Amino acid sequence: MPSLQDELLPSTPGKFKIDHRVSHHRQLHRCFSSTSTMFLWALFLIALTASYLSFQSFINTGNRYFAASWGGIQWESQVRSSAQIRRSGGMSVLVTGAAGFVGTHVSLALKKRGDGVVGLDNFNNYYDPSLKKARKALLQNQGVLVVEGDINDSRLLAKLFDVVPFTHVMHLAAQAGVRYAMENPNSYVHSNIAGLVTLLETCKSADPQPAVVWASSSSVYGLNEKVPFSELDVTDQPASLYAATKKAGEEITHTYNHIYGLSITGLRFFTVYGPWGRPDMAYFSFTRNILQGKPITIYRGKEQVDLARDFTYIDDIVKGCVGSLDTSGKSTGSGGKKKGPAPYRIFNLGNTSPVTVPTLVNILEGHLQVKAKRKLVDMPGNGDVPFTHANISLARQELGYKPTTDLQTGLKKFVKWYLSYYGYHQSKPLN
Ligand SMILES: O=C(O)[C@H]1O[C@H](OP(=O)(O)OP(=O)(O)OC[C@H]2O[C@@H](n3ccc(=O)[nH]c3=O)[C@H](O)[C@@H]2O)[C@H](O)[C@@H](O)[C@H]1O
Repeated sequence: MPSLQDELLPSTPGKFKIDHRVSHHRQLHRCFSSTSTMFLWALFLIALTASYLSFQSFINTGNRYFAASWGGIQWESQVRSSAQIRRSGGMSVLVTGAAGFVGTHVSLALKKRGDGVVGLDNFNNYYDPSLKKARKALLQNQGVLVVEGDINDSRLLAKLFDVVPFTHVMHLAAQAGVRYAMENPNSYVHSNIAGLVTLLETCKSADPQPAVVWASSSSVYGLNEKVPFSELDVTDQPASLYAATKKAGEEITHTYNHIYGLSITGLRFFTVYGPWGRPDMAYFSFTRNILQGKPITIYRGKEQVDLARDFTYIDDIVKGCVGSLDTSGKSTGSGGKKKGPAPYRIFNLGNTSPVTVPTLVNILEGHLQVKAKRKLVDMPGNGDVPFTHANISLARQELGYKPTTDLQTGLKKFVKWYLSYYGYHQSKPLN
């Protein structure tokens, strides 16, 4: 009876006597040949994967190189021209977040008085990027170039400093919004921590080092109850991750001042509002909903107490920013080394007269001549604080900061802009 082995081998009936040693040898040979085939296949697959990966990396590098919105002789000359100073004693300022609300206004003010301004903005989609593009167009009309790029891009930052020896950096790029931090915490770390450090690294290495003025926030006062809030108060009770990243920014900038001699001014903005504002903010989204006949949600604090904010009009904030740039003093370091002490300052930029949220809604109703559909709800535990109120004595003393626009007047200007920007036709003049 043929063995199973015999059956499996090719048979040449009657002619061929199977030698088991040969069979064993053949088996071994088969085994080896299938191993070597597998080996070859494995080699082939490895080679294929490697060439795919290197092709991908080539494509990525190529894309970065070819599709980058910056670089090249023409781009450099645009940057230089935008940074050109047109008044004696003027400054050349890199404005980060230039297509943002405050960034646009500050850039326009600086350009208007003859300073050189180059903007930087990543045009992210935290809110409608078309509004940012419209602000960019506005700036372009006034000769301000806004470079599209992220503050985390150290190559781009180094290039900008290579092309222009900026005297000042107005750092306004940030992930804003108090409540959004619960939805997307990493975006706050990305912009407000990592991006800030990348920017400061560039500034400390630049020669000459620029003076840095940057946007902190009233939210660093967190759950503090002593009012008005003073720069001398302890700020160690943030109520949101946003606030925590801004507080961290104050500490981070302090180390760069201490180690590298960078001149630093941190500005604690108090709920800034006005034309070209941020659609995620209450005054803006309330206006939109009121006009569209949709309900608005008004938060209320403990025991049904109304929330209040020290709403500050954009033109006042711009004056505070420009005053800070003008008085910043010089950074002292060079080649990444500190040569002596440099100024480190923090200022409140508020309005000093808090207004409750229901009063804000009353004012909007008056200007829009439409009744709001109010929905009152208890303040959710999402990072909000019950009130803010700035003590501005220090800013008044050091910067000559003096806010002049009350909420009634400022919202009238905002509503006028809103109606015209979004194409509403006014039948009657604003109240
Ligand atoms: O000073 C700051 O440092 C911050 O100011 C701003 O934060 P806030 O003061 O929270 O402004 P904003 O959202 O307009 O809410 C205003 C009021 O309306 C209430 N509010 C809000 C939304 C809503 O649907 N209902 C409501 O009652 C709400 O409870 C609050 O009482 C900036 O967004 C922030 O980026 C940062 O710069």
